[in-house]
Amino acid sequence: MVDTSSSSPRYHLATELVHIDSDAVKDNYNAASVPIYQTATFKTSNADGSGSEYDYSRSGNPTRTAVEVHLAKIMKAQRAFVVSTGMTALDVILRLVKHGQEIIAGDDLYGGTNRLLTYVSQYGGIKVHNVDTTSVDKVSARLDPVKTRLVLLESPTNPLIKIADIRAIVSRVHNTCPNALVVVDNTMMSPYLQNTLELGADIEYHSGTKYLAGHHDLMAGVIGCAAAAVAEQVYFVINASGSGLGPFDSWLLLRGVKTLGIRMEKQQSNAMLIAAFLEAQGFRVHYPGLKSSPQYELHRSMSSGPGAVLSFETGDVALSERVVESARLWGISVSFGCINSLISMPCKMSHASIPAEVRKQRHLPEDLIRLCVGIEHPDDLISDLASALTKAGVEVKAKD
Ligand SMILES: Cc1ncc(COP(=O)(O)O)c(C=O)c1O
Ligand SMILES: N[C@@H](CCSC[C@H](N)C(=O)O)C(=O)O
Repeated sequence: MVDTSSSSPRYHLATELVHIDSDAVKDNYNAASVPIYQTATFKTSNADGSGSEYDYSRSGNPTRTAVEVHLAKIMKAQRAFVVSTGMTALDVILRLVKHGQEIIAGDDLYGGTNRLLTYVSQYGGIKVHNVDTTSVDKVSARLDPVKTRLVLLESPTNPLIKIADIRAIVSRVHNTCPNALVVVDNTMMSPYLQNTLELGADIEYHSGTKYLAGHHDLMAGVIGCAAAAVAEQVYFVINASGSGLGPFDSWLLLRGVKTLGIRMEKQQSNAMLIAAFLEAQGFRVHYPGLKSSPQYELHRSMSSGPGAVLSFETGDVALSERVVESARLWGISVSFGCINSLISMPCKMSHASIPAEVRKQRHLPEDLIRLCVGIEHPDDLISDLASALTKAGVEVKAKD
């Protein structure tokens, strides 16, 4: 269990990210990098199985412990867990919801999240209400003091970058529904930019595949819990279902987390320039770092930055397709949060699993282009985007 009340000095988050607590894993050789304990099982000398900290890697592994202890510190969680993917993190959390209980979730959500929620509502006897989570009143209107078990938020949302007032929603939920947990998918921010447990959420989870890993070489999920009782239930599910992250991937994740601060600063400063460039071209740009964003102040009040994912509308699906296919430096790919920049049309890729009629009802524009900004030189990114727009037939305005 992590002692978050430790009297050790608090440093900036960028510093904390780099320094791993050397007490988290015992190492007889003072290795500078946490060793990879690539083992399924552990020996003990006692016939009753006692006397050893670990018995079997499904239940716990020292390399996994190292990254979990580190992430608990970064997320200011009572306890954190790492699992095989971001979707596994959500799947584990959904096991806390029983038949007959209800979930309130956003109407703009990652496509895979929508798919899993649709599955539990169709086959698990769990009602899911999809509402516009930018409105505290719309969320409140669905709260049921007895039935509501989870309120699931993305803020910013993927892909429309909409912001929820996490503090206000937490307060309404906790005042109205004693059994409900507020769960935030904080993937779009990473723990570097937004701490939702400090905003009052009960559980924060991430697709660790994105900013935390940072290099498109690893799938992982992270769950941080504010309370010990919830953490116990989460650990039970992870051990019982065998969803914990393997030793090598735990090591890779720990390595990625150390450089999260510097990567995010660069990705975000690039994203600011790109958002300004697109806005100057007259596109409707979704990005909370733009002063023109209606949710600029709200987002600023909860986070320390707008992140490195933005989306924009061209007004024409065929034009968007031409822009995406004309880019050279920007790879056409799903995912985000990594060092290289990506471009995609969510309705055709990451959100294609949401049926077209549902996308329409939820006002997800088919022409939307999503940009996931990396650490390249911003001039190269802007010039490649400008040339893709020109090739696609857009008259690009020169800088003033
Ligand atoms: C916001 C968000 N949450 C969760 C996930 C799921 O993560 P993973 O791909 O690691 O399962 C994704 C993307 O896949 C995502 O974009
Ligand atoms: N074929 C995959 C698509 C993954 S999308 C990954 C990421 N969350 C994103 O938003 O780009 C699937 O169906 O899950």
